[in-house]
Amino acid sequence: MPEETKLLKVVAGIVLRGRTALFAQRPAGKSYAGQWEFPGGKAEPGECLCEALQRELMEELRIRPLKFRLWKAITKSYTRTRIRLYFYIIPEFEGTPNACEGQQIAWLLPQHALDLPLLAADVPIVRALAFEIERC
Ligand SMILES: Nc1nc2c([nH]c(=O)n2[C@@H]2O[C@H](COP(=O)(O)OP(=O)(O)OP(=O)(O)O)[C@@H](O)[C@H]2O)c(=O)[nH]1
Repeated sequence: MPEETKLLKVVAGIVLRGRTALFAQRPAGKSYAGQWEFPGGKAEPGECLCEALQRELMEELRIRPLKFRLWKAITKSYTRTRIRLYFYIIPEFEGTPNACEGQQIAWLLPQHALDLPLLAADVPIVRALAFEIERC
């Protein structure tokens, strides 16, 4: 890896309600605005992944995960950055999701979310989620 390549850690929360998951649309002004994703964001320096997950879900939705488990991790490479994305499944949470950043949010069956313009990295994750939810 070239020395200048940075590794950014990103957490994404797959918040479940029954057989649906909570999806969010990236608001205007952010990169990839208009595309859909799981709520989350970059871990801050010195922050562990769990802390980042809790902080992002509180900032974006005002919810607190009560149970969560790391489900999948993938790496995306750009010219000068690599992003390591950590997807957490959250079967229990406290609070009512509130779109605090002006983003649209929606509870969707994963197979219906595949009809939305999803972030490219999320497409295989959402496909796998449809199977995972059926298994539970
Ligand atoms: N939150 C989130 N980010 C994702 C997902 N999938 C995916 O490729 N990403 C990528 O991971 C990066 C997360 O950056 P972000 O802009 O959401 O992070 P952030 O909320 O900390 O943003 P900020 O830098 O504006 O404060 C983006 O490059 C985004 O495209 C996902 O499902 N959720």
